Amino acid sequence: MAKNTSNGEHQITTKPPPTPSPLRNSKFFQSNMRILVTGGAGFIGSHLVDKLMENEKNEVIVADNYFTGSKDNLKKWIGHPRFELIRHDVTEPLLIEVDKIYHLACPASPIFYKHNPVKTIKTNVIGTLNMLGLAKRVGARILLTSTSEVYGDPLEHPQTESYWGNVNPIGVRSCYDEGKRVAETLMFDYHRQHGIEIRIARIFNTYGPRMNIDDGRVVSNFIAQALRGEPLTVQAPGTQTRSFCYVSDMVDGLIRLMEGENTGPINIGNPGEFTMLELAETVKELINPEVVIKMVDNTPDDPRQRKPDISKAKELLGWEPKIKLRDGLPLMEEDFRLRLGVPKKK
Ligand SMILES: NC(=O)c1ccc[n+]([C@@H]2O[C@H](COP(=O)([O-])OP(=O)(O)OC[C@H]3O[C@@H](n4cnc5c(N)ncnc54)[C@H](O)[C@@H]3O)[C@@H](O)[C@H]2O)c1
Ligand SMILES: O=C(O)[C@H]1O[C@H](OP(=O)(O)OP(=O)(O)OC[C@H]2O[C@@H](n3ccc(=O)[nH]c3=O)[C@H](O)[C@@H]2O)[C@H](O)[C@@H](O)[C@@H]1O
Repeated sequence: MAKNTSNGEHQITTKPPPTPSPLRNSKFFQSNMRILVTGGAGFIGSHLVDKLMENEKNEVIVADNYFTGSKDNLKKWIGHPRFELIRHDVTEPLLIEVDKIYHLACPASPIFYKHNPVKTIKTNVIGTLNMLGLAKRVGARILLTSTSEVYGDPLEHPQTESYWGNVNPIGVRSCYDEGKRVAETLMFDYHRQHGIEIRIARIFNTYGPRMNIDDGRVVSNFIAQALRGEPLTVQAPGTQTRSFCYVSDMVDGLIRLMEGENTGPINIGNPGEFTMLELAETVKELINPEVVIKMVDNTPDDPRQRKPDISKAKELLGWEPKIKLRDGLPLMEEDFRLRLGVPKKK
């Protein structure tokens, strides 16, 4: 809502949030918290569902089109009375009644988001519009999983939330980077214009069990390659850096953000920074010292460095990651061994 103040300045104020169903205000109406997780059949989404389901007061509804996710990730919840799974594409409207929305639906690995870039940008833009429309109708709080890719190839290091980024608007990664930037814009416009309660997490590279084995992201690639005895493919020059967060830390950060009072955007990631060569050396040492490291071509617009400044998450959410890369990699190795059928040598 725009207002003119007495000194003539144009001031933006935020509308109060819309009210949910009148029934929910009745003292005779008791019900669980109904939580929608879009993209809940994917890697982070399914771990988030596990955590939310631990609370007996939560009912969890997953909406997923299974593009990169799978029912397998949720098999322990299928049939549970507090759980519901809907095959749904977020580019179509979804008419349900919920109290909170974790909006994760979007392919995250570069090989998948570049596979059908038009669909990726539709998912980010139309999908987020649809979920905001749902939030507006039912008065739900909505959390968007944005990304460190909104900083593009960052010229500021480490990245703070106030940095506006260095993003190529017409490159092969733009469907994802710019898509998420528009999604963040939509979130704030719905917040200011319609009073929707929003939360934005800027997630930095997250890894852990249940990542697709042929996901294409670097940690899953190196672990699968090490277990198959194949060369670890470091994309040139290998000096580019990333900061890797274990999935249970990520889920904890997302829930704290949803439950707290801050809209964000807030960086959620592990500030431990590694070059891709260092990551390959670590995987080799921990999992298979016999494999070789092979330099291969890189893809366009690969960010050269990335490390979150997490001061805001520490201060506003009381959150910081607990699991170091060296402790998280063996947990992921265990899961990949099971799925690939490669037992550990005695
Ligand atoms: N894992 C990371 O390192 C990372 C980093 C930054 C941001 N994120 C964000 O976190 C979210 C989850 O990432 P992830 O790593 O679990 O990826 P993922 O690919 O495992 O999960 C994404 C899920 O969304 C579903 N999906 C995709 N398009 C959809 C659509 N149009 N309608 C409904 N469902 C759809 C997929 O089937 C999948 O289950 C994504 O929004 C991603 O952008 C992840
Ligand atoms: O954290 C984020 O915000 C984003 O990170 C990822 O992007 P990216 O960091 O490029 O992810 P990877 O594909 O895992 O690549 C990381 C680095 O490893 C390198 N790499 C990748 C794969 C490989 O086999 N070898 C290799 O050296 C890439 O060149 C890149 O420099 C994905 O885009 C999203 O999951 C997420 O939104």
